[in-house]
Amino acid sequence: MSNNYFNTLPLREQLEQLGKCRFMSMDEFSDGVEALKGKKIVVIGCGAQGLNQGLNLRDSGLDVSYTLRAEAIAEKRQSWKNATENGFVVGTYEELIPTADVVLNLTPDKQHTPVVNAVMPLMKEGACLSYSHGFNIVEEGMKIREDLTVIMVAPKCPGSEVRAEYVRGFGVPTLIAVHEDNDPQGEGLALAKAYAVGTGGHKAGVLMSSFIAEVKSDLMGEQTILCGMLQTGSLLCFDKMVAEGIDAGYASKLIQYGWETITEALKYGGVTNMLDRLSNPAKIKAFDLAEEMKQIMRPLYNKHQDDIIDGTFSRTMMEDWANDDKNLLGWRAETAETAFEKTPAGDVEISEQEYFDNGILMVAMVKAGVELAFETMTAAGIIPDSAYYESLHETPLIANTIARKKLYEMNATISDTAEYGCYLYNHACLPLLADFMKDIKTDVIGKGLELDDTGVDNARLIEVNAALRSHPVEAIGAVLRGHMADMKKIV
Ligand SMILES: NC(=O)C1=CN([C@@H]2O[C@H](COP(=O)(O)OP(=O)(O)OC[C@H]3O[C@@H](n4cnc5c(N)ncnc54)[C@H](OP(=O)(O)O)[C@@H]3O)[C@@H](O)[C@H]2O)C=CC1
Ligand SMILES: CC(=O)[C@](C)(O)C(=O)O
Ligand SMILES: [Mg+2]
Ligand SMILES: [Mg+2]
Repeated sequence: MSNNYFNTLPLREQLEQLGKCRFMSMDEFSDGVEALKGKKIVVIGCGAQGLNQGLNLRDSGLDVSYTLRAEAIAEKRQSWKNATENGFVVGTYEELIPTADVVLNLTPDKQHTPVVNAVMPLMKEGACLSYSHGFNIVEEGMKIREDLTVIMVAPKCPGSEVRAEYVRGFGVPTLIAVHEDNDPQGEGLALAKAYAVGTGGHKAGVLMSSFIAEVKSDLMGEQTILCGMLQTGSLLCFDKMVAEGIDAGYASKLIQYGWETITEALKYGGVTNMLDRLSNPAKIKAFDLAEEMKQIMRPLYNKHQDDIIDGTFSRTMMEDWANDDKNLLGWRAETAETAFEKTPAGDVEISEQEYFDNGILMVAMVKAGVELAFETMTAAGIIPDSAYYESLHETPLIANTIARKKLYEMNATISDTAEYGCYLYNHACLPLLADFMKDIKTDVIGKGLELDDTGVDNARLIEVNAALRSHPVEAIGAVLRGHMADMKKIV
């Protein structure tokens, strides 16, 4: 049985770890990848993060090879193809782990306990074990051999985007941490910094965090706004449009590409800019809808955060792992059968502006979800910088995956913990919004307001604009987007 590490800590220590978060300045990365130069990096697993991080690290001049479980090599599975077709050396644990200076564990979190138990005895004295998510250490209380250094380098985005941004000459925001119980030589931070440089993360912003702050914020973001809200929103908006007589192909397209289009505005200028893309009456409408949804959904966001903090979420998910993923697989099959998933996007032209004008409810859902996730995380002690990355910043990156192949693609690209949490949220949120959806008509989803007169009350517009601009997610967003723009200019 696993032990929740977080729950063993005294409150004082829990609060300190949750609040660990420091935005690192560019000059802290002046040593580049030096600390990893000439070291042998062996990646376990070659999936979403494994392949893409490995490609970036190799292009940064580092020595990268892959180790896979024996069956994956014997059966030439996709992970074997990913590595060999990209020219990497692939070997078994016995062949490669004893030679490694740094082992990157990029297998699914569900597998971490058996994987780490298998590789740990093979690791060199004094080597380093790295994770891209703190689940195994924090939620399962995995104990690592005392001579080993344990670090975390967690890109705040899907693996595909880790590579895409690097190829564009940039990177994605990344959280790094050193597990304080395992830093015998005091070299953890230098290794984590060099690794973040190798993936390109330092060009987008690196937060010096803790395993605990990463886990408790990552799980919250992915199950609520990032994946859960987009799934629930897709299903509700599609069914409503079809019920109201909108062409199903049009409805399917408006949603599949709509999230990506409207959250592009979010990426550039936050919630304020996303709502500024609407006409004045539509903006006020979106604002009111979002306020109403925030009130309805707040208890659900609180429940998700509470269950994540006290370990209820990880315990119940691990029960499902032990039960052959019965819930996960059932929910996955159910998602595949939804009308939205099964209806291909129609061959209709939708202009960029039309996605906003006819998707007022979608804009409102994104606003409500981003703000609720941010408010809930910060109320639980997560620092605003981290909460911003896990809510507003990452939403467009997840929306991109839906544009590629709908909910299937999103759920296939994200991690196993994210997929489980997404369905969990969706199941609770659909009935919660049922009454609210009864009053929804095509003026806010599908057709737009179609007003002859777009006049609004001055006082009300001033009030709405002020509320939008003064939300705390906008304040930290302006600062962090400013850093990103500055760094983009440097590279
Ligand atoms: N998905 C994402 O975008 C993100 C993931 N992360 C974190 O990155 C880590 C990796 O997740 P992700 O990239 O989604 O994982 P994937 O599911 O995409 O990849 C898993 C890889 O691990 C291998 N694998 C699976 N089971 C085992 C096992 N029992 N033993 C050995 N190898 C195994 C698979 O190969 P095969 O089955 O062929 O053996 C595959 O190559 C996780 O900690 C996750 O939280 C962090 C940020 C985002
Ligand atoms: C993509 C990402 O950052 C997630 C959502 O945390 C994940 O896939 O686990
Ligand atoms: Mg994440
Ligand atoms: Mg995650």
